[in-house]
Amino acid sequence: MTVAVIGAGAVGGVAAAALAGSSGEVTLCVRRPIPHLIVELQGDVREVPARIVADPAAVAVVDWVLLATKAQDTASAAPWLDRLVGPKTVVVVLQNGIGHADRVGPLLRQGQVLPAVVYSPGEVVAPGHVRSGGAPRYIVPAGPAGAAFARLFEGSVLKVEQAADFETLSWRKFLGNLCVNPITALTMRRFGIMRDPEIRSFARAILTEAVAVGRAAGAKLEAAEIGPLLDSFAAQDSETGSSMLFDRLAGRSMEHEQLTGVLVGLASRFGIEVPFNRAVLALLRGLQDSLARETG
Ligand SMILES: NC(=O)C1=CN([C@@H]2O[C@H](COP(=O)(O)OP(=O)(O)OC[C@H]3O[C@@H](n4cnc5c(N)ncnc54)[C@H](OP(=O)(O)O)[C@@H]3O)[C@@H](O)[C@H]2O)C=CC1
Ligand SMILES: CC(C)(CO)C(=O)C(=O)O
Repeated sequence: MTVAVIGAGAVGGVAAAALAGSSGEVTLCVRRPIPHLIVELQGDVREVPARIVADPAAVAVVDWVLLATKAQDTASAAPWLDRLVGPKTVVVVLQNGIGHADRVGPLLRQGQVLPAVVYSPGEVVAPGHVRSGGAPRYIVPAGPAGAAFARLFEGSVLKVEQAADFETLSWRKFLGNLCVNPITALTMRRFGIMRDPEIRSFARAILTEAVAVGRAAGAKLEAAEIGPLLDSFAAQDSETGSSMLFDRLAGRSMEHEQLTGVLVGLASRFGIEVPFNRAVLALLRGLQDSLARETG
């Protein structure tokens, strides 16, 4: 099997490391050249045996493409997709948020999209050096493509689950990202802040709105799952961070439009009031403007 991973960051780096140990040939498609990729994963630190390429002209059609850029960078991956995707290629979207197929489908002339829910906390600690913060796991829709994707990682440290109700599970992951990503980015704090009682109330308000929108969209979510979700964040290592926090710290563009922005858009469509999420979105937009001004 031939695999190309677009984006050698926290998620793409771990995927490549897992695959390089278990599967065939892996190509890493990067926009800024790196001499090598080092991944720290479950106590093991190793250089990933992959071909690293920064020019789309240097790649050809593969069996699998793992798209692991931030959602806001999806369109910039088009030149890679043009070269890598043939009629039988499956493009697995390793991104947070919902509506993966709507985001990536229009960029493809052939092949098919397989959306994935990604549980793979990690951080780029230096260019070309990724530190994974836990046992990586993906969820994909049950079906032939999902089953073939799960086989690709068989025997590796990365577990792939197949779900009949992928929609609900992608909303469940979305809930977490709607609260912990903005809260950590806005406060510049890691997960330890999720133990603060005032922050917990704020997160509950964000999630109560989000559950109502998710249910209107067809996800089988319950208000009763908010408490356990907040407990799970509070129980995590205080030093775990979110991908949005890391983008803020690096002065990069953040994923807020594809997370809170999408939720607020859906709420408007369904006529559901989401004042907490609207406020979060306004703050993140303001923050993004400031970051853009600071970095020129
Ligand atoms: N980090 C985490 O803990 C988790 C993240 N996620 C989600 O996974 C997705 C990926 O996140 P994450 O890995 O953290 O992001 P990172 O920012 O760590 O990595 C994304 C990588 O994509 C690269 N990139 C962007 N555009 C292109 C392009 N056109 N061609 C090639 N490379 C490109 C970036 O390059 P450059 O270095 O130049 O910016 C960067 O190296 C996001 O949707 C995120 O929300 C999900 C679960 C956990
Ligand atoms: C917060 C986390 C690690 C999920 O728990 C995540 O998905 C992200 O950092 O974007």
